[in-house]
Amino acid sequence: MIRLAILASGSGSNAEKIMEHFQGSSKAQVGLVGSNKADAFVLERAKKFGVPTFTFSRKEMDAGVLLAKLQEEKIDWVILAGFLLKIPDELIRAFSDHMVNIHPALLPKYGGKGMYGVHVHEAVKASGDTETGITIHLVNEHYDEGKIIFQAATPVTPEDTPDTIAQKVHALEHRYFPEVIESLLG
Ligand SMILES: Nc1nc2c(c(=O)[nH]1)N[C@@H](CN(C=O)c1ccc(C(=O)N[C@@H](CCC(=O)O)C(=O)O)cc1)CN2
Ligand SMILES: NCC(=O)N[C@@H]1O[C@H](COP(=O)([O-])[O-])[C@@H](O)[C@H]1O
Repeated sequence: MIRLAILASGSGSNAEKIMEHFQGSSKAQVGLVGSNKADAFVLERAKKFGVPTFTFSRKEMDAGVLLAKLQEEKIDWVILAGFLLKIPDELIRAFSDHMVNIHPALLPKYGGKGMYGVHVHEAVKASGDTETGITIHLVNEHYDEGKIIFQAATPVTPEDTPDTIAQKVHALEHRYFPEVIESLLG
């Protein structure tokens, strides 16, 4: 059984879709949900699915505490689903080509430091672009520069707001992220 860990910093709607997708699977299971925010709603969503949770600070992550927990739990893949801290190089190396992230835009546009959540959709709106979308990529030591695995697009109209853009992007994420993860597991 392949074991997945999901890292998230906020609401966790993507984490919920992933837990839903693998519930009862004979191929993989979500073995841990981790967050750097003790009050993140993703932790409540994990409890609903009976998935163990783990909270940690940036300092603890950088000191190796998260890596030790992932190894203790025999995690095979790490899924970043709205996780807002920079993953340290040691953790990247430990999960080389076994750590994926979802970004709410069509990289390489609108990526990098500061580009998370609604900030991304505000930048897309301000640009006048007529489309946006999602990117699922392997994680390397730089924000949003890992190998792109999957992208999907959706139109942006002049009537769209950052919030309506976010709704369209979330719909794509929920539709594709669980299946793309499964396709990576071999
Ligand atoms: N080593 C890597 N770590 C992370 C990556 C990555 O590709 N390589 N992806 C991010 C997820 N992400 C975009 O998809 C992203 C998340 C957060 C930020 C950002 O600017 N964060 C702020 C801090 C925000 C906070 O503390 O609440 C910052 O660094 O100043 C950019 C991109 C996850 N980790
Ligand atoms: N750059 C990272 C980033 O912005 N990630 C984004 O955070 C949201 C988390 O939503 P969720 O907590 O409901 O899954 C998602 O839209 C994800 O693409």
